[in-house]
Amino acid sequence: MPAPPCTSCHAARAALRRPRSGQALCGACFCTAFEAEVLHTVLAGRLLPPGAVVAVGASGGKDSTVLAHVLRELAPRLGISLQLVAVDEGIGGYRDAALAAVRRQAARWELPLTVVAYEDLFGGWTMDAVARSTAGSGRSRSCCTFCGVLRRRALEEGARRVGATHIVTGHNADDMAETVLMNFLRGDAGRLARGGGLGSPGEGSALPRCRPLQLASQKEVVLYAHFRRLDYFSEECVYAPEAFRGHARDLLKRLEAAGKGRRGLDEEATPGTPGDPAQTPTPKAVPTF
Ligand SMILES: Nc1ncnc2c1ncn2[C@@H]1O[C@H](COP(=O)(O)OP(=O)(O)OP(=O)(O)O)[C@@H](O)[C@H]1O
Repeated sequence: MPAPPCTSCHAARAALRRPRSGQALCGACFCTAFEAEVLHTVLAGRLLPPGAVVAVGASGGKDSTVLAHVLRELAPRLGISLQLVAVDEGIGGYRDAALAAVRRQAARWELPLTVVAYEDLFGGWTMDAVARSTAGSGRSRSCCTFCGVLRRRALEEGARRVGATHIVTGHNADDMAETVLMNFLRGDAGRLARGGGLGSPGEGSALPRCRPLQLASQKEVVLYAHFRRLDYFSEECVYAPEAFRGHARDLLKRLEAAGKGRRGLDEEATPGTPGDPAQTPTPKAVPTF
């Protein structure tokens, strides 16, 4: 059965059905809509004022790649300038390849790139060294917990070095749902109470931070990367399997599948529409008509 016409331009054939709205769009109209939604998030939330020097936390992964690309498209309208800041955590066999992707992006998009390394910032400690020192120690926290704290500080330092006024990261709606669930499961009422906004205004001496993709689903981030033919790094960190976040992600997937089954409204299971909603899309695997 041929794909239906795009419901926006009515000229091209639709290439996807939007997971949330069910709207059938061609790739070009989907990307335009996605960019307009990020613009709306930034403007409505007053996240990045005109004149802002924005440090994009660039990991080489799909989310920060899409974020950098979209903000580069929107920069003239927002009146902002961009700097890519990448943190080298010192994770052998992982970060070097991811940094290579960031370097390619910086060159292709002509954006300045600064790399800051844990080893330089934290007295010679790399994430591999932290992992070795915590292995078998019986500590309940995985090394991802340490890494999260160190990366936050490293990103702040990198942003300051380039004269940034704001920091943005690529967290999407799925990441935020996982964070809420993790805080809930840990009974962390303080974090749950603080975590509702699109970012933090920059308490104390910290720079303001925000997450312009926070309202975009992971599926749509992957679709945007596909239609814009973005080059990104899609392997998981070698330490990710031990992270508590993985449990929250699995639980959310199962809850989502169960919810869709109950409603009997699984629009995405319709033949010829995007893939199984229970699956987090494999990076670069693209559901189309
Ligand atoms: N090494 C890094 N250097 C700079 N920024 C980073 C780095 N790692 C993560 N970030 C920032 O934090 C965000 C969340 O990262 P995290 O690894 O938790 O999630 P992710 O969904 O895998 O993101 P991505 O697809 O962008 O790698 C990223 O989108 C990016 O903006």
